[in-house]
Amino acid sequence: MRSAKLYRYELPMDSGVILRSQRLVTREGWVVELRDGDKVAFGEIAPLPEFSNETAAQAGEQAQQQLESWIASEDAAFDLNDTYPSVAFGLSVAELELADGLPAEGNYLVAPLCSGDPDDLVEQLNQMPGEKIAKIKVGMYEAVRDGIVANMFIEAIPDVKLRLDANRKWTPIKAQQFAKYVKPEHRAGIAFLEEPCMTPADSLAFAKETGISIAWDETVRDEGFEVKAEDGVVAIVIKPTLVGSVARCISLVEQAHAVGLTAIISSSMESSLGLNQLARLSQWQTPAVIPGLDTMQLFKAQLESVWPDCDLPVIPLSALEVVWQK
Ligand SMILES: O=C(O)CCC(=O)C1=CC=C[C@@H](O)[C@@H]1C(=O)O
Ligand SMILES: [Mg+2]
Repeated sequence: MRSAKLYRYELPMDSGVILRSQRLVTREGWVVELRDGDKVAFGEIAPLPEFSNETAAQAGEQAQQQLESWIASEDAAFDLNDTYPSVAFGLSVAELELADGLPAEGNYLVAPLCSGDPDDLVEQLNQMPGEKIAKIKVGMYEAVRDGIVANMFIEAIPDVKLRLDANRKWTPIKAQQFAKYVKPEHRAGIAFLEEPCMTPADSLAFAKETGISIAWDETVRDEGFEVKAEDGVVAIVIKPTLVGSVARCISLVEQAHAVGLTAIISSSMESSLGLNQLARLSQWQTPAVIPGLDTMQLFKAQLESVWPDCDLPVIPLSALEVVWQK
């Protein structure tokens, strides 16, 4: 016997969280609860403003329609072919969990995300055991400054592997200005630079000219994207909330591995509930890779499940508004 609920959540964010052009004051989304007999499972549906094409309201409405059909059947699976990516991800992860298909163990090693003071990150990396990987946003200030900061990290921590992310902000000239300040012998300290330029073609040319490896993130979501081996490209970033169902994410991981690319499961600023499921997906599908999940620090509260070593207050699902149930 099936039953389901849809909860609505709003979580306060840390004051400094800026998406492409706007401050994100509260994170809004939905949690779906599926029950079948004595089994229960959850999934989070949280379109990310300025990154998702759907709004939270549109996703909530579509989730409700899907749940109506799910409830009406005894054993039919969700039909996620024409759903928004955030809805496809949240429903498919809940469905998988209900079928005991999502292993419990998570990959909680994170690539620390630096959006503030670089000195804090140097300190954190120096204390990090094992592989020293960090993610730094670039493209927000002067390209020259970004080059100097990257160079400084690589000089200060010789075995560091930086993941840089320019989110397509640079013109080819700006990207060159950045590269000029990273000494050629230091370029191997950059694991990859995500989406340096406004177009994939310019990013590929940048990789070829500078010897700095790049990774696709936005490009993975472009119409007609195909996973292939290209000179200078070493990784693809998979953000399930923006990409779609668990099956689609796994297919991307498999295609990446087949052509020798690293696949990195990454957050779209889900709450701790969704983030824990991403850590489990990452451990299951990309166990040897550090995922891009260091986004709990951007929140002021957790939702239902606790993220390891996070002291933020936890809001239980029972405190949320149930907007639909059957
Ligand atoms: O990839 C990571 O390590 C963390 C996630 C992350 O950096 C982002 C998530 C969602 C939106 C953006 O603000 C940002 C990104 O640009 O990739
Ligand atoms: Mg990015």
